[in-house]
Amino acid sequence: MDILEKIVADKRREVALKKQLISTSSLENYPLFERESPSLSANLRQARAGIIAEHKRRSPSKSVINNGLDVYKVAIGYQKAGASGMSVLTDGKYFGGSLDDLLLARSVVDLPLLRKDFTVDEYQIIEAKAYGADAILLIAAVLKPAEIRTFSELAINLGLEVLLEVHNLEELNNSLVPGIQMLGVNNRNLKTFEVDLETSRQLSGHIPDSMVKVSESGISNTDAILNLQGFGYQGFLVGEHFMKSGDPGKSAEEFIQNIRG
Ligand SMILES: O=P(O)(O)OC[C@@H](O)[C@@H](O)c1c[nH]c2ccccc12
Repeated sequence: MDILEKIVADKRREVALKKQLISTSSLENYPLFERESPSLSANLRQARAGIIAEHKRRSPSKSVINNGLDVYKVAIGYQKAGASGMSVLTDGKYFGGSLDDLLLARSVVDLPLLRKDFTVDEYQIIEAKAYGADAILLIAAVLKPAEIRTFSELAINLGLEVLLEVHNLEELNNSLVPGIQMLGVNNRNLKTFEVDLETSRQLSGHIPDSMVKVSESGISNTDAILNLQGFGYQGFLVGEHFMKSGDPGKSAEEFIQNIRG
């Protein structure tokens, strides 16, 4: 079993249990369920530097990145820095996140929020909406094409945007569904943790023009952004580089100012 298979197996167990604790109909009655979501994809298109700044305490590849921060302070810092959106890891076991992190971020910023998790069930999409997300992540490596279709339809019906994540051409060609707003190329192979920005460059020409192109992972300097912009990327998901600094908001601010020149 590779790490991705392990994460997904644990996630299925977690979701099965949660379903017994809180029904989808009660999630649909949460006050945030009625909230109108701002558009992450529109923000990325308009930005000079479309940064999606991530809150990530730890990861299977790096273990602890930064455990000592308050998510709401990080969210305020990212918004002030001029990020186009914020990604909040909500997986507990492998990334040290939670739905409470999403809620806390939601309580302090208007910035579009991406719920970053391993979506394996429609339940998690309803949950994302109930906890204040504006967009969800669907990972092609863990879903069948039919699931990508039904999950993205549900998300879009709820007013959530979808970031579809791929790592190679086969995943890209097999998982495109009309209506999905953003295509993320993960430069990190989730099975081996190897990171190579070349992945984004190689796949860029195969992404339909209707989708906002997002490059994810391993981005630690603004030269990389300028280079990827040349390949048509408008969104950049940056986690570790900001989180490992003592002040992620300040780190994001310097980064974004540097791109704006
Ligand atoms: O910390 P980095 O290397 O800047 O990467 C951020 C983000 O791309 C990464 O956390 C990520 C991309 N896809 C994922 C899927 C699940 C969990 C995490 C991720």
